Amino acid sequence: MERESKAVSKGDGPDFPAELEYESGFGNHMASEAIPGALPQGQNSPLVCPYGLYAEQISGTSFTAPRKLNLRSWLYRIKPSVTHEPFKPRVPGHGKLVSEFNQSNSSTTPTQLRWKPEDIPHSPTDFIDGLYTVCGAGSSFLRDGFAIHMYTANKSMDNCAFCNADGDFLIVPQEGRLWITTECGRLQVSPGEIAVLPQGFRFSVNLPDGPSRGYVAEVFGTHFQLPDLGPIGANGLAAPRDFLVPKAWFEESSCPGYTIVQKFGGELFTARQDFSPFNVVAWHGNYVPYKYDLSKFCPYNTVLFDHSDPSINTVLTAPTDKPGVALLDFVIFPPRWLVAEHTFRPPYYHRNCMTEFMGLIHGGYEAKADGFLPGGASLHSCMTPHGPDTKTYEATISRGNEAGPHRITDTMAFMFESFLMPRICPWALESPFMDPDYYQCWIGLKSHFQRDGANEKDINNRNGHDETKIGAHHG
Ligand SMILES: O=C(O)Cc1cc(O)ccc1O
Ligand SMILES: [Fe+2]
Repeated sequence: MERESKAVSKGDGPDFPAELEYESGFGNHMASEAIPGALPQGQNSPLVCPYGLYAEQISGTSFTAPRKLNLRSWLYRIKPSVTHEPFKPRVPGHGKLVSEFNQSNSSTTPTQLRWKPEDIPHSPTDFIDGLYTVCGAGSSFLRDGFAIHMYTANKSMDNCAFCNADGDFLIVPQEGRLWITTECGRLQVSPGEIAVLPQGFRFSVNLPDGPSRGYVAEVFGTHFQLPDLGPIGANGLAAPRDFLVPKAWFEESSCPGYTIVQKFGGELFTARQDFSPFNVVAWHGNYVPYKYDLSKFCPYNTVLFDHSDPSINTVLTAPTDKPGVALLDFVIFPPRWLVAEHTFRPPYYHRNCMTEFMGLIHGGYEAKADGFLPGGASLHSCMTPHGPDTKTYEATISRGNEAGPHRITDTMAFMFESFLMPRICPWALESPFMDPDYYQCWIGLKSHFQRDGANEKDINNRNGHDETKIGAHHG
């Protein structure tokens, strides 16, 4: 049972305690009771549940999914979710959410794209109204695909909850904390942390700090998993125990005119009920919302030479049926030591058969000296060339041979990487925040080619040889 520390009320929205307690672990079967004895013992559906609660199952996979993939939870609640009036199209409609990408709602381009951070609106805008799709591929109707959204908002959701029937949300706040009430309990999520709200869970987002901005990856037809670690071994990267799951928490109040906003095929529908959906007194299962603090990530990387592929920093992956091919990987570029000899340390120039959407939570990004700002974004689609900007390349080369460790600090960039080719929404392409001059950051890259190899010798000789420097460190 959750012990409440003293309640704090910051900004608008209901009180949350100063600090919440959580269950811990990824993919575990968990059980949580806000009132001792509220969970039925030995069965899921007793004729009468403890305290007269209703039993309700929420499934994240088909009933017959293999056991190791099967996700479901049992919620014991004051009234069941079904107690509501019929769904109606939401008026006013939203219009900027897409869950199947086709020629009528999106277009495609292989050009490198970059956006400056969107302004946070002045008019009252909650998480739902502030959410807009940037790009994606596939279809929630066909249960295969992804969408990338962003949000800017300034006010808490009021007397309403959001429910996404299309897919799972992986939310990356960049500015402003999110206090998220879910049917399993409450999560406090700060920039630098992420939250996953799986398909179907009702949740409500409060903004204790007001102005908020962030990114959302949505996956259709699959769920996020921890990546395999291969030769890294049994430990490293994101540890299962650092994933935090809410403890059961409920409110009993009657809430006249409470609205459930259901995202279904990218469209929003509303239904009225007269009670809070956060009325789950106890739950058990392995289908749950969770959060993760990115500073807990234990990076592995180069210790001798060359630049590792970014997959080494995968936090979570939403797999396809093809081994090693992700519908969507969530990868981070955290503060870390760079240790390498005779190596170009920033990201290499490349063309990738996968598509890379990047965001920046704070600080700078190692491949871009200018123009990629916290809250901004970039999109390098499948086989679109990209890499360090001219300034980064020239600065790296002019530093010469860097041996030994260098710590990258004050940074947290991330990438959503997908094997699907994205289509881009018109409002993203026409946005005043899109940077039409992005390509210029590479136009200045000049030829350093010299047939006699003189410049290579010069660069390698500058600052001495790696071996000498390392030798000096170790006597
Ligand atoms: O394009 C990017 O900046 C992301 C990226 C980083 C890296 O270190 C290697 C490859 C890669 O795509
Ligand atoms: Fe890349």
